[in-house]
Amino acid sequence: MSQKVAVLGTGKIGEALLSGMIRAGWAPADLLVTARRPERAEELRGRYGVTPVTNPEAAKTADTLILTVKPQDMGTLLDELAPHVPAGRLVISGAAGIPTAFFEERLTAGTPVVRVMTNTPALVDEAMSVISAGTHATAAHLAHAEEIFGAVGKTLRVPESQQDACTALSGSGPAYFFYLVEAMTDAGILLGLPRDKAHELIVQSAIGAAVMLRDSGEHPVKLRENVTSPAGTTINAIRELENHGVRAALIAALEAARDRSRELASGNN
Ligand SMILES: NC(=O)C1=CN([C@@H]2O[C@H](COP(=O)(O)OP(=O)(O)OC[C@H]3O[C@@H](n4cnc5c(N)ncnc54)[C@H](OP(=O)(O)O)[C@@H]3O)[C@@H](O)[C@H]2O)C=CC1
Ligand SMILES: O=C(O)[C@@H]1CCC=N1
Repeated sequence: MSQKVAVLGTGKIGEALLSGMIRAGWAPADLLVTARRPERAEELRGRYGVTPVTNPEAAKTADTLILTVKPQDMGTLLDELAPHVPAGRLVISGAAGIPTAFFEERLTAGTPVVRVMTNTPALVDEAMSVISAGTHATAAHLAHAEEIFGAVGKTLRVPESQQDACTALSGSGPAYFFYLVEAMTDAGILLGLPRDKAHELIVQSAIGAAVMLRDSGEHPVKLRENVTSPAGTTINAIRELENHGVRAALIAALEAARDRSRELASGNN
């Protein structure tokens, strides 16, 4: 028997997940989507052959509900859903900050809830998704969540107490790398390179460094030291990064992201 999965609030993350599931072999006929705007629902139907439904229909029909609305919209969505979610439905939240208890308090007693923080590289099947069980989620529920999010990249189980930190590191993580590429491209302009050339050099350097980090098994310090020749160019750049407190800035930035994730916990701020 096929298992139906519904993505509720199919925006950027919901669509990234949906498209990855289809690339990984899920049958579009087993995938339901909900959207706030009818034209968005039709866009998803046209693009993927999935079936748009209302939130209550999704709750009644699908075996697994994946909620991918913004944290601030989660309370409203749950008000709409709660009367229609039968006991035993697996509910997966993809929202930043909101704890599994938030869902457990609003849904039928005993509802299994799994919290997942993924990231936008899901669009290219290179996501990092961290997965935590709520009170009533079993090993089988976690395995099912891993199967779904495994379609778009790596998964890792973490205690829910680490979710806000993971949101700061990997949920928001791609943005920091994009920001770095943007800033380094600006440096290329300052040094007199055309923007498109600077962009190409930086992007390929980023890809090369990322593959080495993933595949070499070497510590990042060793990889960085291999680039840093005595009395060479790199050490002069590193000294400036240290002088400008870039390491401390990154630590403070990720701490701020973690704190904001904690603030989102209520779903209405
Ligand atoms: N963007 C990212 O990098 C990441 C985001 N997340 C989390 O994923 C979630 C979604 O983020 P993102 O995809 O960026 O946001 P989007 O705004 O792109 O997607 C949310 C979608 O939900 C729709 N929506 C809101 N309320 C309802 C409702 N009641 N019924 C049906 N649809 C509804 C919105 O409709 P409308 O278009 O009309 O507003 C929108 O399309 C957030 O909780 C975020 O914390 C997690 C990891 C990474
Ligand atoms: O910025 C945000 O709140 C979301 C969650 C993680 C990445 N984007």
